[in-house]
Amino acid sequence: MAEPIRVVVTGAAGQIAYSLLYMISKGDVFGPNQPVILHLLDIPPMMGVLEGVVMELNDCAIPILRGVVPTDDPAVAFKDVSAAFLVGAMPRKQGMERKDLLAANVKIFKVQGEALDKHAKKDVKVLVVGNPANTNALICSRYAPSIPKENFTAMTRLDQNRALAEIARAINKPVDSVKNVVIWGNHSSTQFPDASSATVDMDGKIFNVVEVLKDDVWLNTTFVETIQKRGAAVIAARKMSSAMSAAKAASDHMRTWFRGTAPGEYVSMGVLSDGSYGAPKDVIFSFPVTVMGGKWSIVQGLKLNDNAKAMLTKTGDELCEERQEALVVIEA
Ligand SMILES: NC(=O)c1ccc[n+]([C@@H]2O[C@H](COP(=O)([O-])OP(=O)(O)OC[C@H]3O[C@@H](n4cnc5c(N)ncnc54)[C@H](O)[C@@H]3O)[C@@H](O)[C@H]2O)c1
Ligand SMILES: O=C(O)C[C@H](O)C(=O)O
Repeated sequence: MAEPIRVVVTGAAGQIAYSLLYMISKGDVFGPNQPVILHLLDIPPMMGVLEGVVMELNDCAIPILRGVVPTDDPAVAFKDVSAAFLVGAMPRKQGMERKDLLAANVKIFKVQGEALDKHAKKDVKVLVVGNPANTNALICSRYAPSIPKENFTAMTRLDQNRALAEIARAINKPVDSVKNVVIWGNHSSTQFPDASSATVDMDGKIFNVVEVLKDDVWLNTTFVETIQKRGAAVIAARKMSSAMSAAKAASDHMRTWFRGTAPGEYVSMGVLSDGSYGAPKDVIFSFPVTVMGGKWSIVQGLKLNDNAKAMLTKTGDELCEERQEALVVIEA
């Protein structure tokens, strides 16, 4: 069996982590034959709760979980890690937009960027989940100059999973028969969930979702708005933000990054923009990507109509505004 890898989860005493830690421990992310040592970071007042989480992880008796390191010290948490799930941050409440969390959360990602820079492996793969995820990931990468910028990503896989589920329901097919829905831009209500290149496998034959569904009005209106506002709808119902589905998406994101995309398949990840599709440069923008050998590449050549281009401009503008605001908060 392989040597264990060290994996850090921040916000380890919180809601998302409670589901995510089990998924990582049982091999959903790095595979059933890859032992892991989990580093669990939270803040000092949560150390008692974290002790309970450690007890439960031990009580799961999972053979590939080779160690658990609970701590409130970033230097310990980030030491020699190969993968980092940055979950720890304040969640939004009903009536807030995710960017309203910037002032409260962005400094966390400065500190954690510095700690990654000093203590993590130089090829560490970093997934930012804590909101506003795209801008937090940008700030984190800026404070970790010795780690390549492409190793910092933000999570839009939850939006992708929501979109796949919504389309599968609309065409009455299993969710794994639908592929290549794209989430463009920010993990916010300006994101553009785009089904124009999505496909569905029907009895081994591949069809375009748009042609199967034959309902452009629904795809351009209700579908888009449902995905844009799904996080708020969960908060309104649960009085807490999504956790189980967020953990599943984080697990999916990191699994794809470590183990690759299937031929012909792409997934959405918030990655450093190179200006592809007219997106602004130097923001973390969600694009369709393929992954091979642990490296992502933006899928090129997808067609965007005028409406899609306008949607990308709107979400790109929001990311530029968030970047500006984050820099003001950090420098204050
Ligand atoms: N990108 C996405 O799709 C997505 C989906 C769901 C939730 N989120 C975001 O994820 C974050 C966490 O959500 P949750 O439901 O787990 O929240 P939660 O409040 O249940 O848990 C957050 C945990 O983070 C800890 N924490 C706070 N500051 C920390 C720090 N500096 N270092 C380490 N830990 C710290 C808290 O003590 C708490 O235990 C929120 O910002 C939420 O908005 C993102
Ligand atoms: O909506 C939120 O604030 C939580 C999360 O980002 C989500 O999409 O469910």
